[in-house]
Amino acid sequence: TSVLQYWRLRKIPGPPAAAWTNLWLMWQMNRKESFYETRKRLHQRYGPVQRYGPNRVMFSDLSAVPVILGTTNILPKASNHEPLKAWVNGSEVLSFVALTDDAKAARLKRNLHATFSSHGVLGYEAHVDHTVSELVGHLQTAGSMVDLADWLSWFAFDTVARIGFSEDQGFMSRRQDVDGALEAGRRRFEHWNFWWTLPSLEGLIYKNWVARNRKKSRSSIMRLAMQVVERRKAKGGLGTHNDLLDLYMQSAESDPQLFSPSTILGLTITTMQAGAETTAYSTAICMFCLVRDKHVLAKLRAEIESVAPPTAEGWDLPPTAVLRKLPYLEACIKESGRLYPSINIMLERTVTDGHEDIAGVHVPKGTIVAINTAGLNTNPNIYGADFETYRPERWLEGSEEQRILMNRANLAFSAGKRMCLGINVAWLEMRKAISALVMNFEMELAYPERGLKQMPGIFGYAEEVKVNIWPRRQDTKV
Ligand code: HEM
Repeated sequence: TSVLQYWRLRKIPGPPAAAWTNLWLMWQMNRKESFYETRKRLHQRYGPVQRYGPNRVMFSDLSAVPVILGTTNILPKASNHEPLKAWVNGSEVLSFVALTDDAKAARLKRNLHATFSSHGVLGYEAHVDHTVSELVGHLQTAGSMVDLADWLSWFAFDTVARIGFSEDQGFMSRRQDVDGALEAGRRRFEHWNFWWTLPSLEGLIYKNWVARNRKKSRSSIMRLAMQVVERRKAKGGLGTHNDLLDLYMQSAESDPQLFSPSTILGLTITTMQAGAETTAYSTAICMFCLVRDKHVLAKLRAEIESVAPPTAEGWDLPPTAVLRKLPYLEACIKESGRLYPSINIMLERTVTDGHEDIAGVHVPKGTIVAINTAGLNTNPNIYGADFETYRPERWLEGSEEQRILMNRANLAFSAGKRMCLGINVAWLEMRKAISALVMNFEMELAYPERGLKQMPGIFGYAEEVKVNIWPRRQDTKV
């Protein structure tokens, strides 16, 4: 089979070892260099189409996006999501992200769409206001040097717990990971990172009959989700809270087969896993960029002040409807996501009948294909010659055509039918947390010489964002 696989894609350029074995990819994933950098190099060396495994092809060509991450006739998710799946007591616990049944994913999304829409998420704004104000309050007394990477992880977990099931997990108030939930989430990401290139071997080792039938889950997130669902039933169940768990339970009323108890449990887990650390990483990295670049920070503050000036009583966090109208704030977030993406998951799909021509290249049925987001994010034809610089202005200047191009190339939340369900929740949180931090505090990097250290692999979270921090002005509410 190796020779056959090699032969099928022999015309597509790439590292010679990658053409023969997936161990090349596994090795790349587990090196110190970030996989993002590796993909950037592949794009620079081999051009817009690169072979990165015996049966794997990546495109850094924008015209491949609607085919690979399409909205109609979509290519199914490839098996690289398998290591994310979990089994307890003989049944698979649904992970929305890893769900390979696209038809089921579409049905689930149809039921949840209105609540996760840009208008729908405003129903949860009060939860976010609560945790943002808690974050600001805690940072007043947290000391003169804080690690924003930690604080934003605690903030994001407390927020997702409120939106998800109206329960405060107290990460911020305890200033620590509670019951090892963050650690467990990271370990799960690390497991995925290590094994996604060899999902069959992972299945053999971790999803064999004995492992599948284990009675108890060792994951604290799963334990928490189970307790949350039980507590909700005890508290009267449906209609008692304004949160996602209530939405999932309401959906079960109209479609009990689709929203089975195990699906509700799986959705609760997914909300925590897909929604907490991802938002935390992106917010922390954006804060790093803002604190590092005083001009950008000053410009952002001026924009926020133009709609929400501090008063004699202090500074009040404006509603999202107001923050959404701030183009520079949006550009600051998009630009940090472009330059330092925190989610580097390969959005792999499998080529099916009738889709063998992608961006002018013939790719046989069964091949795993993906978009090389590193190649897109660093393409000078899309982002300009200074693409290595953090410059939010690029998202606002230039022709309409250029801006459309940049937005199409921005795959921070993926694209098409399987794009991030929580994108509007994430934007709501990021806009609010970043505005509150920059308006309430003065900050400087505690160790500017260290730069931004992102973890290698598919999750490029910031190892630390240590800042010296103090209240901005006496007349602001801090
Ligand atoms: C800045 C924060 C976030 C980023 C960058 C992000 C990014 C992504 C990406 C790239 C995917 C596609 C993953 C894949 O196909 O392998 C995804 C899927 C998903 N995300 Fe997010 N996400 C964020 C926040 C959230 C939040 C807050 C929630 C929920 C509250 C959420 C829920 C989901 C779900 C359910 C999926 C699976 C959708 C599907 O498979 O159809 N995400 N996200």
